[in-house]
Amino acid sequence: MEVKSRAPGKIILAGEHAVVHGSTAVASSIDLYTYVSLRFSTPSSDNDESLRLVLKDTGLEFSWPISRIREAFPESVALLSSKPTSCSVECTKAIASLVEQLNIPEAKIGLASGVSAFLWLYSSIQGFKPATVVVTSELPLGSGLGSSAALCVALAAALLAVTDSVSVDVNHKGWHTFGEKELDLVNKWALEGEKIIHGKPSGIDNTVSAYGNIISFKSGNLTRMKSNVSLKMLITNTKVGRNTKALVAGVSERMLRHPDAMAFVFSAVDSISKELTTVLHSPTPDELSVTEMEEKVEELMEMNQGLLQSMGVSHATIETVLRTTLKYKLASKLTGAGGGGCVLTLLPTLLSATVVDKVIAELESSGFQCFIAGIGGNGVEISFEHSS
Ligand SMILES: Nc1ncnc2c1ncn2[C@@H]1O[C@H](COP(=O)(O)OP(=O)(O)OP(=O)(O)O)[C@@H](O)[C@H]1O
Ligand SMILES: C[C@@](O)(CCO)CC(=O)[O-]
Ligand SMILES: [Mg+2]
Repeated sequence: MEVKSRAPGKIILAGEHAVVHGSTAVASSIDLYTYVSLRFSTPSSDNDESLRLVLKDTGLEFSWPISRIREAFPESVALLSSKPTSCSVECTKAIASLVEQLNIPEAKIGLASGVSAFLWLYSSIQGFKPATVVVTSELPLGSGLGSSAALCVALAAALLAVTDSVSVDVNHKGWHTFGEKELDLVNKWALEGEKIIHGKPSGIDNTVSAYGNIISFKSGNLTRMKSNVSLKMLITNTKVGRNTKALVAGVSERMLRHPDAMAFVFSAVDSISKELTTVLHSPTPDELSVTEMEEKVEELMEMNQGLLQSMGVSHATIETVLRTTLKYKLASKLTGAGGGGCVLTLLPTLLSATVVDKVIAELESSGFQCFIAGIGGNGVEISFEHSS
């Protein structure tokens, strides 16, 4: 049997970085997914005594003899599936040595953290069973669209789906969602994976990937929003690579240097996210109020972007996107950790298709990549394939 899972990426409409320091943030899932396939080895298959990880997006494959995994982790690690647990200092060292031996090329060294998260989730949830795990993604990696969280959520879902800790119907055909209790467990394990990749995640990325839709999030508590509005967002990928862990650490250092000023910045972001939550909740019966709502969202996005600049997480390419879209009177803000990565631009309902085409053409002529993703869809899903 093959277990498949898919978990969506996300955009943050307001509140990134400040959410790590306790402010409210608002995020939405997008219809771009990371897929995980899990197949246990059968005694007759070639790799029956190893754990294989195939990362299709980067063209890399890794394999560990199960005996090496057993040596690295205490037996007790394999009994954790129902108890999401943080990787201990000893396990972190053991994982680092397993990953070092892979000799990942320098240009792809960012993958080391994703592989480490995989090793922790796999051994804690499935123990020491030989298997092949294949990962593919429609998301650009390390670009602010939550690729790390989608990876952790999809891994946790596929790994948990075949344990006694969750009850799922393996005979169900096609993609289906988990129950609430199961989703909660998937989300908690995914956060443990994110801790390995991000250092200090707020948990918003894995939560929106697990539950889907639009969520308002503060200090680990989520409010699921039944939004009455459909926002259309242009996503521009500056293609400048960045690393969320380093950017989050940079904001924390700035906070230590200027605690009073940064407290005001975080508090202003909190107010913006709360206001956005209210705006997205209000009923919008006619075209006029849709326009008014969009104008409010635009203004809140602009204010949030200014505060992100003061946190030090903008980038020259992000500023180029802001200047370009402003020429067409469109509001933009970075999304995710910033420092490059992706920028959101609200496309108002009444904006003509000609203007949309023009702004996209101008952004693409600067070397950026533009796309429009559907927002607010389902969270993580699983599917079982039985070989005939
Ligand atoms: N499909 C994938 N294959 C392999 N590794 C992945 C994949 N998706 C994510 N990763 C891991 O996650 C890392 C990127 O995580 P990072 O948090 O820096 O960016 P992001 O999650 O895309 O953006 P943000 O956190 O701002 O939303 C990669 O370097 C890699 O270690
Ligand atoms: C930058 C950050 O706020 C969002 C990354 O998508 C980090 C986090 O919340 O974990
Ligand atoms: Mg991330």
